[in-house]
Amino acid sequence: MTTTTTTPDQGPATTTGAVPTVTGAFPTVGEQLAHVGSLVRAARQHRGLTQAQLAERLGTSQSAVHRIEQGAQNVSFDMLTRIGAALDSPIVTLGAPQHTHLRVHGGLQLSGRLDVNTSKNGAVALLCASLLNRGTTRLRNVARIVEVDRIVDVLRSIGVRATWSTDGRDLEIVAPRRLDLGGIDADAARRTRSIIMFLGPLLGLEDTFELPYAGGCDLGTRTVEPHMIALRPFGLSVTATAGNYHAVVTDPGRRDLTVVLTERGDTVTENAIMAAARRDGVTTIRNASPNYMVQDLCFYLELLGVRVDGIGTTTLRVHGLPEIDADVEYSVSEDPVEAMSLLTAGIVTGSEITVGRVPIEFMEIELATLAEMGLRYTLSEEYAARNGRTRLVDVTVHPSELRAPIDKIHPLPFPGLNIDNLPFFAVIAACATGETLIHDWVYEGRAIHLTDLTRLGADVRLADAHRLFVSGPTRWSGAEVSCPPALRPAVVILLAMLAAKGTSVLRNVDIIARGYEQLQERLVELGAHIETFRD
Ligand SMILES: CC(=O)N[C@H]1[C@@H](OP(=O)(O)OP(=O)(O)OC[C@H]2O[C@@H](n3ccc(=O)[nH]c3=O)[C@H](O)[C@@H]2O)O[C@H](CO)[C@@H](O)[C@@H]1O
Ligand SMILES: C=C(OP(=O)(O)O)C(=O)O
Repeated sequence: MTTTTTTPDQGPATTTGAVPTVTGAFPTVGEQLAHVGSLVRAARQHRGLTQAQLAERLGTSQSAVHRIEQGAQNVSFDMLTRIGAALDSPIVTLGAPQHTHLRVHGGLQLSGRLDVNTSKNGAVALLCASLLNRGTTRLRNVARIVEVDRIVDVLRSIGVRATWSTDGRDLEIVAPRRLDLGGIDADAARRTRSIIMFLGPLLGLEDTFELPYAGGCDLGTRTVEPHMIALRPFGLSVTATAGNYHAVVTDPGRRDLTVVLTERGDTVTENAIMAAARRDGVTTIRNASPNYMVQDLCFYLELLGVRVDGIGTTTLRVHGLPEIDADVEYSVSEDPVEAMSLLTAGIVTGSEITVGRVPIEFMEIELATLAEMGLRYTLSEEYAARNGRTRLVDVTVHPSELRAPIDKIHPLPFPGLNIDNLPFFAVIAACATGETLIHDWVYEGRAIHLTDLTRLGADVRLADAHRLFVSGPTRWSGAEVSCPPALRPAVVILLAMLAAKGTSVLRNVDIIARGYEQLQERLVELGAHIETFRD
């Protein structure tokens, strides 16, 4: 693997803003370019990125970034917007903040093949777990999504060296002997819920530390109490004040521990596993989630020399190592939720498309449910993912007459219908004949966002915040909709727009980049007509 070799050149924190008003003569083009260049440089340094790292995020060369910062290159508005997105900070603001919108010309059949990318949830767990390793971790095929960028920003801010390969696919991570937790990028941390997964690795490294509160999508209240309960047996106690968790760690006084999780949650399981990994002893974790991201984490830990018994089951035994120092390379596994998203694009447009590299163990119940709804699909032979462990297939969906299922559709912790795949059944049910009950018992607020489907002609009624009745088939019609502030519902509305004849506009779609890499561009590869525009 070739990697860029530069290290972050930290500079003074400077804020970005509008191109300044200049008194006297109107500034020349050269003066304006120089000013824009200095804004880009300041925003980049504020993020702790090198020119090479920003260039990677933009898909351009380091010398191009250098010229922009010197004011020696004309910069298009499009490029400025991309720089703003890459740095999570708008460079030029004229009036209201700039957002990205999509114009969708729907009602077209799609065709062709798309491969599933690696998962957001696996990547963030592995990034947090890399804190456990003194050696070099190479994560291969990491999804280039905003959620990953945020955790990478947080890691860099505490002194971790995180370097993208020149092709931008692999990430090399080396944690320092001593983390600089005082320097943590609280802004990036507060934008992601995954920051909560720093607790597990950190409690084996520090006696006291502080972390900013976890944030994330608007899905209603999401408690972190199960994490506190799970980590208490490891000696962690946490108080929360003034936007921060204050953590104190004491020795639990026993070598071997048994931890019983009160919820079979994914990140809570990952936290318990990471806390167990650096202990000199065996930790038994009961009611563990066996879901895909947890498996990714366990496969990585095994490479580090940490034995984990029971991977893929609800009882894990983690044989911890007090010192972990290994140079390892791990390929993140494919994302079942992206698989579901892409398959839904084919299903709701009545198309024949092939979705390659589907992690079938994590899609079986979804496909069985779709078969009950009349979906015709074919599966290829199984083959191994790059991690050598996850089983993949290619799934081809064929145009089908869909009918509502007799029973309600509801999610469960794995093995069950994936909670993050449930929203896609709303748009699929809207294409089916009859009434479907979708029961999202999990999130307090996610189902509510799906009522935006009515804007496109669907008959979607909330019985309460958790139960959604969807009656179809829908005569879809184009409409303008503001993107819901939640990742999966946002994609569901976009996919409904692909089904709707005529032109639709989805406003402010920035949230989609949190979990999907170039989704609209990849849908265009299948024949979708989607244009991106800005205010
Ligand atoms: C980074 C990451 O990996 N995120 C995933 C992870 O988030 P994460 O692990 O953070 O999920 P939460 O802990 O927020 O759990 C999601 C919801 O499920 C409820 N719950 C969960 C398990 C259980 O046995 N009982 C129960 O009631 C929780 O109270 C909460 O309301 O898991 C969620 C549920 O699969 C997924 O939507 C997220 O994409
Ligand atoms: C809810 C989700 O993720 P997160 O835990 O990152 O908010 C999701 O991926 O749909």
